[in-house]
Amino acid sequence: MPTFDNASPSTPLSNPASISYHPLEDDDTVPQLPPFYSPRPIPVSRAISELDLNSLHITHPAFGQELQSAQENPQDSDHESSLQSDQELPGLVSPQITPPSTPGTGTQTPSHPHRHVPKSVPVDSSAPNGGCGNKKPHLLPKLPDVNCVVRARIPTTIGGSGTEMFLHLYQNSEDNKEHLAIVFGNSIRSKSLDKVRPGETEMDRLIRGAYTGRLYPGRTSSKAADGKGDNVDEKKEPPLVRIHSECYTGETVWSARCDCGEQLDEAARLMSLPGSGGGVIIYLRQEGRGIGLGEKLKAYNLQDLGNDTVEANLLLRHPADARSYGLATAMLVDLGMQDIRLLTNNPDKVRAVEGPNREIVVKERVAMIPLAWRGTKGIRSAEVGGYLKTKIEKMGHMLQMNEGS
Ligand SMILES: Nc1nc2c(ncn2[C@@H]2O[C@H](COP(=O)(O)OP(=O)(O)OP(=O)(O)O)[C@@H](O)[C@H]2O)c(=O)[nH]1
Repeated sequence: MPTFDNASPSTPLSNPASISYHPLEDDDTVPQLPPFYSPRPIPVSRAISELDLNSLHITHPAFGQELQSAQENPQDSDHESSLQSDQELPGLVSPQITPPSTPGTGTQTPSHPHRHVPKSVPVDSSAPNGGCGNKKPHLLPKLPDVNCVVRARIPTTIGGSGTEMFLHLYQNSEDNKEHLAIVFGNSIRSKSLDKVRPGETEMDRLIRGAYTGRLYPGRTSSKAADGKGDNVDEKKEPPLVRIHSECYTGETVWSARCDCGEQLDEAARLMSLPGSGGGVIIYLRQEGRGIGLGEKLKAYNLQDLGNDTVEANLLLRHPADARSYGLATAMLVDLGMQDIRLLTNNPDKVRAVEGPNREIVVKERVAMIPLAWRGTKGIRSAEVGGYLKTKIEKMGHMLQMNEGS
């Protein structure tokens, strides 16, 4: 068992050498874990239909309240009343830094959160007070090459409304990762996908998704029968864009250490609202702010030892944020974007996505407000509280804290 010389769980670990360990001895006993650490498995012979859902008491902060209250209050899909009765959960960040009015958020308590659309605020990276910080990003002199190799229609569960999106898979000149563009609406087309490839057949084009209209059994031409193509949405305002970095823990295994999964869901929800004009989520494979999953897990352990997310990265000899956004810029250009509305609180993203020659221009920024701050659903845990606090205090994220105090 490790012993600590100077560090307590709440003491930031300024010097990792201050931890000393002794190897596990034969007589060291493994502490008895509380029973909930190893739940009794449900016998495989028991059919799922036999499960009494009402007896389930899911307490995971990301969705537990929702499941339970949905059964208790079937009429109340927002479950605000049941959330209020669940106040023993720790708040996201201490109430003092819960922002009563963060720019770009619109009203704080929406009458119907599912339809809530945060207001965007104008930004101008060319002006010193343009609303996206002054830090100059390190940009490559030229955008990387990107190529959309395949696109497919994905019916989704978003909003329970059968929203469809088109998943675009890209290759690029910088790495071997499969970066993605999640496209809502059918007016947004990839130039590299649509380009005719030497020697390809109509069937090749259908299979790689370079078609207009909709696929159906027996279709043989990549051009829609009415010859109109897909450009049916009228462009009223710059499209919504989210640049999202992969987070296996937050998006797949229900981590309440960060709000990444919630942000991805929220971006998709906004882009699929009727009248939203769609949008694009650029999904970059830069897990753990670019340090990779293995290193992020080490960082989590350092966080449990008392460090914040920035300190943990630095102790592992990584930058606080090791990401870049050149691929996102190149993918947006390939998708025909120019002026955009960017969903983010991160000033570095706003400046970096614009590219070396302002190939993309962020006209407006739409803040990503944690759902729990708006009083609806959302992730509540001490860890996500610390995560957001560090983003605001150390990384300059544009969420307002402490207003009015
Ligand atoms: N190193 C490290 N990475 C983390 C941690 N928690 C989350 N991440 C990663 O942080 C990234 C989240 O980034 P984004 O969702 O793009 O958001 P952001 O840059 O924080 O800013 P917003 O656009 O305002 O959301 C993902 O790659 C996560 O895997 C952590 O504790 N340590």
